[in-house]
Amino acid sequence: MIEIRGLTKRYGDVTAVADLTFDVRPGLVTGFLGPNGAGKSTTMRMILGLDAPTSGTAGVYGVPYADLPSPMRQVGALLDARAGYGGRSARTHLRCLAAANGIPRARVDEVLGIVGLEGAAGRRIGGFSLGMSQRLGIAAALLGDPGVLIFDEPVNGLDPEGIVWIRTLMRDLAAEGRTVLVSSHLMSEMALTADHLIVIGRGRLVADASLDALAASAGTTVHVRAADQSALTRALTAAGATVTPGPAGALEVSGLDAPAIGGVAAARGLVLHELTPHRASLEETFMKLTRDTVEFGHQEGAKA
Ligand SMILES: Nc1ncnc2c1ncn2[C@@H]1O[C@H](COP(=O)(O)OP(=O)(O)OP(=O)(O)O)[C@@H](O)[C@H]1O
Repeated sequence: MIEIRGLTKRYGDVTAVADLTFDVRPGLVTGFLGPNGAGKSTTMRMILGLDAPTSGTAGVYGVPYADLPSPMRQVGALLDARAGYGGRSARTHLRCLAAANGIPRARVDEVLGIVGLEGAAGRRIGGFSLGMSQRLGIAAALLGDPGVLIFDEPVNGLDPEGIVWIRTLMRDLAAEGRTVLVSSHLMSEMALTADHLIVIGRGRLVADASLDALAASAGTTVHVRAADQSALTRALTAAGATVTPGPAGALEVSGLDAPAIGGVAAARGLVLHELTPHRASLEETFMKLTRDTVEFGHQEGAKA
């Protein structure tokens, strides 16, 4: 369980995280979703005690990370897969971590097996591909067999096989009853992985809902094309609908369903060329939720 209460982080004039409050529950994969620069990494760093909140609290099992009696056995994290000791072998790296945290040596070979790195255990980390580094980072996170796992953009830069592997691993870890928090800026990725979503934009919470609830809440609009779009826009607006430009020259109409729109058009003698009900995809819902929060042109390409 992770409990975030009124969590705020300011860097000078920049408010990276603004009054966030949410829980991350065990037994689920919780997606932590937001556009670039939304404050996901900063929030995760505060959960892990790597950054101090300006105000508010981030608790794991009810206490700040720094107060956990044996942090590696309680929380595992993958923040930056490239952070490592290039000259060491994967096995030596994990053995050092285990020794420093009172974890039995035998666990090192267990986690190397879980992440599929047995064959590369003796190789220098410096020569690892990004996918291998991700696997090693996850091995380190799993070393203490923790109940809470935090992954920051774990699929970034991975090939399709690596992506499927990480998705499956996260689902398995949650199925074992662990708390799994995983960040992403891609709704398409989270739609395939997460049970629950925390969506943030510019550091603020914009949604805290199950994937199913978010999908169900997606609004339905109607795409309409008419011989005289201006006349139809006036007629629909007068009937109480909201009309905005839609895809490929169509009008996107909300507030009236397709039969009602057809009725308005018929009453005015307006010819329709298309009348298509459209349920917003999760991707569109995410874009709408965060539309006003995206920092345009900011941080693009900041991550590999
Ligand atoms: N050490 C820092 N000093 C100053 N500003 C920072 C610092 N760390 C983060 N920020 C700012 O805080 C905001 C949130 O950044 P953060 O990295 O947490 O976002 P993110 O959601 O993880 O984004 P991304 O998906 O691009 O990694 C950004 O505006 C960023 O520039």
